[in-house]
Amino acid sequence: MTLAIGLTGGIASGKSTVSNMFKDANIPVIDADVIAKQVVEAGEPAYHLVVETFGRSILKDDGAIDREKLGSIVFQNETERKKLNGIVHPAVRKEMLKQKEDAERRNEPAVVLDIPLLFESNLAHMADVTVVVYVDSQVQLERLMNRNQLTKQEAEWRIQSQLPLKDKKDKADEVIDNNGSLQSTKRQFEDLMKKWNLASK
Ligand SMILES: CC(C)(COP(=O)(O)OP(=O)(O)OC[C@H]1O[C@@H](n2cnc3c(N)ncnc32)[C@H](O)[C@@H]1O)[C@@H](O)C(=O)NCCC(=O)NCCS
Ligand SMILES: Nc1ncnc2c1ncn2[C@@H]1O[C@H](COP(=O)(O)OP(=O)(O)OP(=O)(O)O)[C@@H](O)[C@H]1O
Repeated sequence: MTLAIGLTGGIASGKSTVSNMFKDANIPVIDADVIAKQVVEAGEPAYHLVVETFGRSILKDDGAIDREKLGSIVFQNETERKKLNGIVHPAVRKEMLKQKEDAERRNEPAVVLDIPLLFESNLAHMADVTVVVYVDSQVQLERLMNRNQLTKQEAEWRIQSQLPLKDKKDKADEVIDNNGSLQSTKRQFEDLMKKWNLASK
């Protein structure tokens, strides 16, 4: 049986940092952010719907979607965000399910479903166990502003577009606290791998 591990967190809480630990341990990772980028590449069905909905002003000169521009529209406006989610999420869900089934067919011991909106989009049923990468709100704000070069207001809009991390912490089966050093996060990851009997695989 393939253990489906639902990995989530808040924006900039350290989800990619932890998903890289799974990859280093040879556990395949299905990344919703990567798939969400692929399904809106020029020529894909969702691309045309995004352009129809948001207009050609969100395109770069080469015709690709300007993600920064689209982000600045949807992260401060719930109505617009819901429109984008309605276009992108069904295509992402379908592809994730396909890749999960591929991993099961290959008899992988485990597969990680890396989904930032795991709880917001009611996708927890896809996973056998859920893990949230948690940080305090001040740490989250600082890391997001630094990583994306955002103002405090822009970073707050992005954080507020998601379920509060402390609510995700209550919903998850397991919590990795990423407030401290990377070594501390790695130790918690290794403890979980032992718990799931995946340590040496
Ligand atoms: C708005 C877009 C164009 C901005 O692109 P950008 O390259 O700047 O960011 P990226 O896609 O890498 O996302 C970064 C993080 O933002 C957060 N985020 C992204 N989309 C959303 C959303 N609709 N609601 C809340 N948080 C979101 C997630 O934590 C994600 O990890 C892009 O995020 C997008 O298309 N979002 C809609 C699809 C979606 O929900 N993706 C998330 C996983 S399915
Ligand atoms: N324990 C840590 N100590 C210091 N910095 C960290 C730690 N963990 C992650 N970071 C940094 O915080 C930022 C966010 O981490 P990461 O990109 O892994 O988050 P994420 O949850 O995947 O974000 P998103 O969902 O927005 O893509 C990065 O710049 C990363 O280098």
